[in-house]
Amino acid sequence: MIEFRSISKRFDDGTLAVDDFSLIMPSRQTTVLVGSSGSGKTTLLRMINRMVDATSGELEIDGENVSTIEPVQLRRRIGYVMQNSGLLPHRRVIDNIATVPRLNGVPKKQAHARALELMDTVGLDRDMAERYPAQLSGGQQQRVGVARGLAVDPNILLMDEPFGAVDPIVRADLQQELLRLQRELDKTVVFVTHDIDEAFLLGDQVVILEKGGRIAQKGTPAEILANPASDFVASFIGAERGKRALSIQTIDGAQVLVDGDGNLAGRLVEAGPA
Ligand SMILES: Nc1ncnc2c1ncn2[C@@H]1O[C@H](COP(=O)(O)OP(=O)(O)OP(=O)(O)O)[C@@H](O)[C@H]1O
Repeated sequence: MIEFRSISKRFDDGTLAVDDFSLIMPSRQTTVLVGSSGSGKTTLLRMINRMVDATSGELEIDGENVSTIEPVQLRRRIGYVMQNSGLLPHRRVIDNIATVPRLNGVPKKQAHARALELMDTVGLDRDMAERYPAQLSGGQQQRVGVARGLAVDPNILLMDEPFGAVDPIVRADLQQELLRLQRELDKTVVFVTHDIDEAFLLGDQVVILEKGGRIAQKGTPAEILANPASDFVASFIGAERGKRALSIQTIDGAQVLVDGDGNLAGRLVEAGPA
């Protein structure tokens, strides 16, 4: 479990990026932080692995205050996947995936064997192991990025707009792949996106943010859709609804998200109290 308690972050230039943020991110669930540009999503995500340090407040992972953990150690046990994959251009795919295990002292042969397994896990053909990132498509590069994030077998996987730069069809594919992975791997995933549809599709817990990391609403997709907490939330989800017209329907006793064409838009969400 990741717990933020009254966390604030003021950058050196005086910008208050996060103002008194408190939230629990339960273990083995996907928490999605969604909000417009500048709402503090990336800053919040980066505080978990101490790429950014909070100015005040406490952040704990399974009861351990992250400020007491050495940042490099912390980063070697938390997976991090970013937009544009962040791959090292002059290293082959297999070496990119094996980077952090190698830094952790895993022998090369073992790290490479594991990297090949991870290529299977994320749906990449092993033939691509010897290629360089520029020789892959955007979607394939993102898969390598996910494999690299998983390489240390972290309990926590941080994903910062990982599918933001690929076309909508590839994006839909990667989203489905992540849902499958999450069922298989059971990680605590923290996912940042601008896209409310993506948030509702992937999130067990969705947190809608306003400027300064202020929580406009948090809950399951079904809770938020059924009961937007404010005009801000209503318009935030409404802007996307024009495109998708998401709604909740009950099919065979389970609540599901359905788009305007009647297709399943989201995974099954647990039926809550009526
Ligand atoms: N290193 C920094 N120095 C000063 N201000 C910063 C720094 N990093 C971020 N900020 C500011 O903090 C606020 C929150 O930024 P952050 O990147 O967390 O937002 P975001 O919601 O992730 O935005 P986006 O969706 O555009 O990535 C913004 O006003 C941003 O300009």
